[in-house]
Amino acid sequence: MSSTVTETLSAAADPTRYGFDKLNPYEHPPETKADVPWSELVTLDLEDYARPGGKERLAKQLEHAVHHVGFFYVKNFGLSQEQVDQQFTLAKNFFELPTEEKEKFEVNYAEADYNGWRRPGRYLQVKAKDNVEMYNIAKFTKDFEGKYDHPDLIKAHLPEIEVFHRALHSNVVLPLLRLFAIVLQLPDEEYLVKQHTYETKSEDHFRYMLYYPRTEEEWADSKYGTTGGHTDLGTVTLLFRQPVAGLQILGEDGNWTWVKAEPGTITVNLADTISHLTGGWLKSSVHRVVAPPEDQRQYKRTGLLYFARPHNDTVLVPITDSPVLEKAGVKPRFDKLVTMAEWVKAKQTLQLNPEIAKKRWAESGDGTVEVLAGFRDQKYKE
Ligand SMILES: O=C(O)CCC(=O)C(=O)O
Ligand SMILES: [Fe+2]
Repeated sequence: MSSTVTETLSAAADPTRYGFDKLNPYEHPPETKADVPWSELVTLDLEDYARPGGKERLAKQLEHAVHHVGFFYVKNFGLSQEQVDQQFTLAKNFFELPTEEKEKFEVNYAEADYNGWRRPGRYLQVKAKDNVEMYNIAKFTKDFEGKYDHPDLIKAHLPEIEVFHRALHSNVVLPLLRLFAIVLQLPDEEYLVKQHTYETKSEDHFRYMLYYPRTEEEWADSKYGTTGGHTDLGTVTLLFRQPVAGLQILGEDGNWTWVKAEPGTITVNLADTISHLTGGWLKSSVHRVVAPPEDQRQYKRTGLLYFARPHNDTVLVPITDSPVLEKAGVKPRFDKLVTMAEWVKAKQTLQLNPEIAKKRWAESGDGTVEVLAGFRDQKYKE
């Protein structure tokens, strides 16, 4: 082996090369001074969860949010701001890697497998190429062991990423599922938890996300992002606080409001699967990411997200022993039995393959698309 190859190999294997003292630290951009209509969202203090009567208090606080809004904040989730900022730093340094390095880990779009690197500019947002880059990391369980390789930067930090992944699942996702069970008055508070255990195969993933700044012309060509209304596909999405505004929620009154970056919080939104499991009673919230206010347009917008999903073999029919759902008379949302694995594949195929999506959306001619077994997605108000 030549000495250059030996040196390269040992440098790559050396974890100290990627220590946080060697990386470019992420710095939170300043908050906007713009006067925009902010969403009014409740904040759950997860520290209250373990106190006597805490779960019941939090469930009460959630009742309106989960049925009518689909968005809320959580705070005190057991990870320090330093741990969170380290993840933002990893995201920043990952996205700064050369394309030739990142593309070794590129997503298998045709297989609708979103784990890995998703390059920007894959689809047209009206007339402008999208400005979003992502890196998705699967659960740290035996089902995914050895399945996805990572750049050395990420490999050097997999232990902290695993801690983060698992903490989000156990400190946030599972407690929320117990609160949802209380809201639904399920006899078994663990009902939803049993469909979302960490060790069982599911498509949960952790994501680094980057929105690149756009020129005024690109923003105009993309209609300032206003056509991007969507619902997420899983159970809940956790979105770490970052200061660049852009996320908007479609309210029941038909108006879009902006989500504010509240320090020390995670923004949570309910997604399609929890809606399928409750016949639409728990609300899969419609949201979009638009052009930031003018005083923030020059900044990159970095996201840290966790997407929670039930086990792949979960059948997506409404829960039968909830007095709340019974009273509401909810119905299944598919015209046959559908598993989570089938739902993920169907929706991700549309999300990851612009050519297929274009054709399928055009089929109906009425601005909707059949995702699977009679369930349709639609375009939302601009
Ligand atoms: O970046 C955000 O604020 C939200 C991203 C989002 O909606 C998504 O990735 O589904
Ligand atoms: Fe989303």
